[in-house]
Amino acid sequence: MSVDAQPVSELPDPRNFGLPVVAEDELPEELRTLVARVHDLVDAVAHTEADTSELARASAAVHELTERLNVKRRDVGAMLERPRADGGTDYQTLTNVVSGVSNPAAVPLVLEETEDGVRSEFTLNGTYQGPPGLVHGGWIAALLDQALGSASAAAGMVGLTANLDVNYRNPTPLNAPLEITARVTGAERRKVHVSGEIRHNGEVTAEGTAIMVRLVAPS
Ligand SMILES: CCCCCCCCCCCCCCCC(=O)SCCNC(=O)CCNC(=O)[C@H](O)C(C)(C)COP(=O)(O)OP(=O)(O)OC[C@H]1O[C@@H](n2cnc3c(N)ncnc32)[C@H](O)[C@@H]1OP(=O)(O)O
Repeated sequence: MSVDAQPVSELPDPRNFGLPVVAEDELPEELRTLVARVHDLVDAVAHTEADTSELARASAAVHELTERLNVKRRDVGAMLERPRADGGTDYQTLTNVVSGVSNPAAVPLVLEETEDGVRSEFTLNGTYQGPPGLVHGGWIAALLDQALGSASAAAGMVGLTANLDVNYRNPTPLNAPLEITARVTGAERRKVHVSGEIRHNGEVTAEGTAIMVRLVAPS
């Protein structure tokens, strides 16, 4: 099996797929701050033991805020465009649930390119809980899927996940530093084979492999 990678600068332009594109410098700092605060709000709501009158006040305030923000909504599928250090262009789904910069539900997972793939350090708060004190297995799969897809994209091969296999080797703790790594291991025709791991204190807690099928731009 050989890796047939293209330069990253040849990533498909989302406009060719009919997707709206937002330049990174057009994204207001105020939106980033709002996203971070709502991210913290979700954790606060999940864990609050405030009294009923406080809960009622908070509920009314959040309802009012939701109505205000819904007055002007972005299209589903909007992509964020950012320049790369090497002169190319990077794209990311703005509201991606794992890593989207405008999604308060996102981790957010900020993946950096390494010599052989992508890597990130991150911590998951109680919002991502499955078993008591541990990260939900579905979110572990989502994190791996995102890293595996990003490793494929970083190698110039953007695709959709056709198959994802996850092995849970050890419990993944909440509120503790975690590391995720992923890389391309091979490619044939439109199939890209990728593998990755999540580690805590250097020990693998979960590992995954996937087949990404490369996107073909509409002609
Ligand atoms: C717009 C761009 C801007 C840039 C943007 C940058 C963003 C950069 C970061 C991205 C990071 C995202 C990370 C999250 C990634 C997801 O979450 S993707 C969402 C979940 N996945 C899906 O929704 C996919 C749903 N499935 C499908 O749409 C279609 O089945 C697929 C996967 C596109 C394949 O369909 P197809 O195009 O018709 O391909 P097909 O000809 O059937 O198969 C092609 C090859 O793949 C193989 N194959 C197909 N399915 C399978 C399978 N399940 N198992 C094994 N092999 C399979 C076939 O056997 C065939 O192999 P060969 O014959 O070449 O040996």
